[in-house]
Amino acid sequence: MKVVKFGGSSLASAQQFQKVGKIITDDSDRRIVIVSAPGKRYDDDIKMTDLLISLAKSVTEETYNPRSLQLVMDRYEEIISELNLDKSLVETIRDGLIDLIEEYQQDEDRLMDALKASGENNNAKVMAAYLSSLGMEASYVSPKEAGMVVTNEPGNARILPEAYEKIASLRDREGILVIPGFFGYSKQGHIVTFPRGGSDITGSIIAAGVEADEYENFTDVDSIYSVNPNLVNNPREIKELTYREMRELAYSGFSVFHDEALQPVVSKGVPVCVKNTNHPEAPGTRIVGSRTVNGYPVVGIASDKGFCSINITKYLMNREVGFGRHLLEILEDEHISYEHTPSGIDNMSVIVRENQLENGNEEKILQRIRNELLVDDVQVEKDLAMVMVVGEGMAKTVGIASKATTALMEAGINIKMINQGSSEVSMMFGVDADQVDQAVTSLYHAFF
Ligand SMILES: Nc1ncnc2c1ncn2[C@@H]1O[C@H](COP(=O)(O)OP(=O)(O)O)[C@@H](O)[C@H]1O
Ligand SMILES: N[C@@H](CC(=O)OP(=O)(O)O)C(=O)O
Repeated sequence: MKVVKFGGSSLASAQQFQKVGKIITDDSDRRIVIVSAPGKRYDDDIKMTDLLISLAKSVTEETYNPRSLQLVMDRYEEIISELNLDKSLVETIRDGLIDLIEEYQQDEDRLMDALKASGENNNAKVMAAYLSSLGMEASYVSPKEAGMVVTNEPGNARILPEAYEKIASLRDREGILVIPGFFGYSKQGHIVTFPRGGSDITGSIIAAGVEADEYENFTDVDSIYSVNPNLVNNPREIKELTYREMRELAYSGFSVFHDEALQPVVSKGVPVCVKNTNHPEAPGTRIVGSRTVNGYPVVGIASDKGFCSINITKYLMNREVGFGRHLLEILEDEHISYEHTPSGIDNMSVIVRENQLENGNEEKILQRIRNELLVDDVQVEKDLAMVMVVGEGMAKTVGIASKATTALMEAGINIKMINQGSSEVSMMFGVDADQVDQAVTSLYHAFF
């Protein structure tokens, strides 16, 4: 049995639905289908999820007018009418959205989650109707019925371990099951969404729960490439990746697969295959537990912006028992998660996502560091980007760091920090955000 996830780009129009219908018909193992909300039809189109976010904001900010709802409805109306599906589905979707707005209008966070989730929820209903119209035995299964029990934090759901028992029973159901991605239900009965891009996470959880033979993730590229294809023309296609390589690359900017979607499949050893809805004959990229390293020690180079570094200096820091713990405790108190902590004898840096220091908490944190840790200096360095060089073959290859730093030097890029984890599957370089694309391109050409 295969669990198959279709991303927003695969479901952006009636024409895309038809490609999906064919893909499902072509392989009888494709029994559980996870859908995203309709994505972009062209470059400056707006994703359904973003239309729904605007709709939710308009209700909370009391600027709501029926036009914002109609923008959402236009997308479904177009798909439903071009697929010749029963028009009553349009009214069911509209009534459902109006009910959600009425039910949650006093609760900003829950309204946002309920409307965001409706993008995938309604699309799953349309997909089930479409597959049935093709003569398949297909049914819509809500995440509640599927057993997707999650934590209760709006926009940041995590699956609860007990969910897996109920999910496993989906194996015994007849026909094709169409499940909306991107959200689950908390024990308190609320709709809770995963972070953006989270339909990949739903697919992975369901694939692990039913112990699928494969989790196929359909998107709009033939494979995962060694570098973001928007930065380099014709980049190298990756045939096979390990879970940990993918986790590092996804975390660092390969948006094609969500980094939080690795853990569930890893736990059950379900292989993932990333494939193209527009070209399903292409073999795609397989993500598996282990692979033979052939030729290239590095498999991919990824980058992400939006970081800053809290740089702390204190003479004899190395002798001070508990310094690091106390520093991280301050961040914990202020609800800040950190990404990396490169350190020296008398200095330590903590890299955090810049958006966490918004809303005036930056000065408060710096004051606490000064007062409680009596540091010599503390500064925040902003507009940083992280570049990650990843590959299972790196650990056994001499000279990776030298090759990377030479490439960056030749491109005139100032390296702000270097970090290599103990697994040696990745090496990270901190650079100025405005030099990051150049850094990635020069590293790509050095390694491939
Ligand atoms: N290394 C990479 N390989 C392939 N695609 C990548 C990579 N890095 C970023 N991408 C981008 O990811 C996109 C697919 O992800 P996404 O837009 O989330 O698709 P979907 O709509 O299927 O969920 C590609 O179109 C491409 O622009
Ligand atoms: N629709 C949601 C969830 C998702 O996974 O979408 P996509 O498959 O288009 O990345 C979002 O835009 O975040």
